[in-house]
Amino acid sequence: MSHEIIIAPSILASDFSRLGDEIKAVDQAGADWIHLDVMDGHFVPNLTFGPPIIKALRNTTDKIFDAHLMVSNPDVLLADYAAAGANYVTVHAEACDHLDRTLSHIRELGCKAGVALNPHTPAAVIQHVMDRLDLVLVMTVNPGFGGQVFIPAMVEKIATINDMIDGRDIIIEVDGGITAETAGAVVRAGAQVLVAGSAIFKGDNQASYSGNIARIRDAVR
Ligand SMILES: O=C(CO)[C@@H](O)[C@H](O)COP(=O)(O)O
Repeated sequence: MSHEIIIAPSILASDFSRLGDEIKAVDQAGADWIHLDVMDGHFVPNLTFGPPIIKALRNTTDKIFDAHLMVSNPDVLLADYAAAGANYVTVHAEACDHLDRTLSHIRELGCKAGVALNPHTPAAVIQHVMDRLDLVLVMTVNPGFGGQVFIPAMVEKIATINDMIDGRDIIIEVDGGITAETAGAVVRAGAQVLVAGSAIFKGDNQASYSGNIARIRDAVR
């Protein structure tokens, strides 16, 4: 647990009728990054938002915008995510025919490049792109919906990826079912960025986003 832990609330669990206010609220409550779940209704069976809404939200906070593209064929809109103000752009390995090219393109656009792995996708698929990666997102649920139950078998996968990183400047992010109860195991395995939707926006203490963020942070201190 030597790295500084980054808490990234997923606005998928927020009140979509007040997105800007929700981002400001978690910003003031101690969020480090804002996690943006982009879903296309094809790669995952759900639909959310894309570059125009991200652009509209960009002026609500100075925090890092962490865009997780759960989309087929992400290459077509990469420039739009960069222009909208995404700092990290993460694509799914399962959605890319030429993963190395896509990651290089993200960096050329001035963003940090991330790759996400569905629970069934082995860590080995990123071995050949370790030199062009800034972030690995280990999905700890099957993507598409908030409020799912954490898959414990992903802890070993996080540890495997942590070994593969072998001192490189790459951070591990986890997403899905992250709570004060599950955070310790993923951080011990090597995760540094904790995405949490339900635990922050719909947690035990809905009135206090700061309390919900603090619970997760305290659990991994
Ligand atoms: O990417 C996704 C879902 O596909 C996540 O970001 C979820 O939004 C996390 O939600 P919780 O499991 O924390 O409720």
